[in-house]
Amino acid sequence: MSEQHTARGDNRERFIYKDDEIIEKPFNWSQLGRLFQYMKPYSKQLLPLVIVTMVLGTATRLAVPAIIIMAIDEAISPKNGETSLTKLYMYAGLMLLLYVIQWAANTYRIKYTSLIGQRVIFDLRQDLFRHIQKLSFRFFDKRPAGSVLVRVTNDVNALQDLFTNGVVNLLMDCVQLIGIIVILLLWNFKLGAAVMITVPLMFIVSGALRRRIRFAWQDVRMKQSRINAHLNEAIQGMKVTQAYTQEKANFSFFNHVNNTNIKAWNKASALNQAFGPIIEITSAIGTLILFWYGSHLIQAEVITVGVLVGFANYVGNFWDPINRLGQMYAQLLVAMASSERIFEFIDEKPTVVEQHEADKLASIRGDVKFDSIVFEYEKGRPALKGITLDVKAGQTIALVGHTGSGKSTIMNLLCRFYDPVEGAVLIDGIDIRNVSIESLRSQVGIVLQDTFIFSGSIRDNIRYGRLNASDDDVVKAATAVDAHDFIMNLPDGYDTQVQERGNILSMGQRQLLSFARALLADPRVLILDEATASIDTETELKIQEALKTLLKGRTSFIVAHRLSTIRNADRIVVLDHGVIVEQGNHEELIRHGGTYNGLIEAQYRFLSA
Ligand SMILES: Nc1ncnc2c1ncn2[C@@H]1O[C@H](COP(=O)(O)OP(=O)(O)OP(=O)(O)O)[C@@H](O)[C@H]1O
Repeated sequence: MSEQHTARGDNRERFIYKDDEIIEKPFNWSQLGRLFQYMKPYSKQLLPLVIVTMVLGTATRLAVPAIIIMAIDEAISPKNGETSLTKLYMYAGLMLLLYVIQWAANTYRIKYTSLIGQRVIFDLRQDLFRHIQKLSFRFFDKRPAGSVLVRVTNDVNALQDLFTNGVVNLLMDCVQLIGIIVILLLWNFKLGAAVMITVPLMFIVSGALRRRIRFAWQDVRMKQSRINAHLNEAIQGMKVTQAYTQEKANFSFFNHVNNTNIKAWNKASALNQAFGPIIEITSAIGTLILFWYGSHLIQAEVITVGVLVGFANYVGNFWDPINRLGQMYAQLLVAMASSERIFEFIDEKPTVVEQHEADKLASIRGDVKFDSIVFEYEKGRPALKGITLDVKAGQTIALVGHTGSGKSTIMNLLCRFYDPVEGAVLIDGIDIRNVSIESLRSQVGIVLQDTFIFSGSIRDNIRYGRLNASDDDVVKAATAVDAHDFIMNLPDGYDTQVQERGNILSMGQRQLLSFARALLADPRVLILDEATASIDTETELKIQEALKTLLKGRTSFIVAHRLSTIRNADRIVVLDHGVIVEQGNHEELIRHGGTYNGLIEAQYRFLSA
């Protein structure tokens, strides 16, 4: 189920967030099993150590009350009346020894469980990231980047506690509980049963509460996800926000999502706290029963004082793990909700899939054919309605048309970011669905309008096109597109560090850099989404020259905005609402006097206005 969130009555209405899916499944054991599969690789190495230390720790803890009983019944107040200091020292020494073993076992257990926990989290994060990289554009179309981020960070972190301490503490508490139950029932069945009669009652009373806690923690996760999604968007759009002085409105919305998160957290936490009193009351009733019934049994000489004291000790130890389990229930729920969200991503199948044992696309010549392509992003809203286009190797094709006419969509299909609903894209006569995606994309280069610059040096950014390129090749590529001079003028030349998105570079410089990157990659087919931003004439000329170098000898598709680029193209393809309405070279289309002629006239009118 998904929920549309709109705050009403104020500026918040401008922001509409589509919430992450609420996962309504109840506590899911198969999920837990799947999670534990991640421990498998370490089970041989580390698990035996964890089990040994866990058993030692629990056994020594359970042995202490038994020694107290023996100390009372045999050394302090024995039946024959002869108190024995020697025996008392012996039992005290034994207890000391048990405490030392317990301490050592706990220390090592924590060490080993943290090791396993860290490795499991590492593996899970790797798996998730590897998988996310495989997912198709359709997946990212549906989700705000913030919500993807949350799953790799927060959701994986939420499992960290579970794996480092939670699981072993849970096991230890369960073993301790079972141990105590067995000891009490064996020692004196009637007294043991009387004390524990309150346990099932407690479970019945807390049943409804547990259900509410589960939903409350899911709600917390969703609210956090919303904060992250908003933060991500707000930071990315910061310039626009500041330019339109929308900081107040933006803050007001952040305040709103932040508040709802706190409220959800407080609610979940309060529900969680409600466990405490339930357990305390049950524990008090159990203790009352113990002393009331226990003193009867002492009077009837069925049990000794030592046994009653020992029972009291065990019963004290009995409620501790139950209380902890109650607290852990919340942690477990958070972990379950997170793991469901993580597995939901891991289970997401890429929509663009490689055929089983798909062949590698051999070195291509560069003939490209779009054969009766129909495509829709959303069912029932076709973006391309039957595109047929035959391009010979080495030709330059300019795609023009009004905004939203389908130019970028054609390019997306050629890179196989999406698959067509009908028809096929062929390179050298081979349907691109029949070859491996890597072999296809390594031969089809793409230069996007919004050039992405990664954090790192200028050199690394150019080398992103071909990671094994030598420094010399990088300089050659930069020189060929006339980027060398401006790079040498930067503080550290090719080693100048640029931040994510390349803030220190101008639009034109970023474009030249992306040309150098594409040239280095040297693809046979090149797709270029020309930047629309107006730049000075000198840079424009530089870019045109660089473009000539870049296009030489390759099949090129240019989503063209500049007149000079369009004029030089071998063929111009004019799109309108997902259909090719005209094609030919500049002169032919001008003579034809159709849509293209209209676009050009409009551009001249605009320029001379
Ligand atoms: N990810 C998407 N999800 C849903 N619809 C989309 C998506 N991307 C594009 N569209 C729709 O598909 C149609 C074609 O879009 P496309 O991006 O191909 O146009 P374009 O010609 O490249 O436009 P522009 O010149 O503005 O970049 C448009 O109606 C657009 O709204």
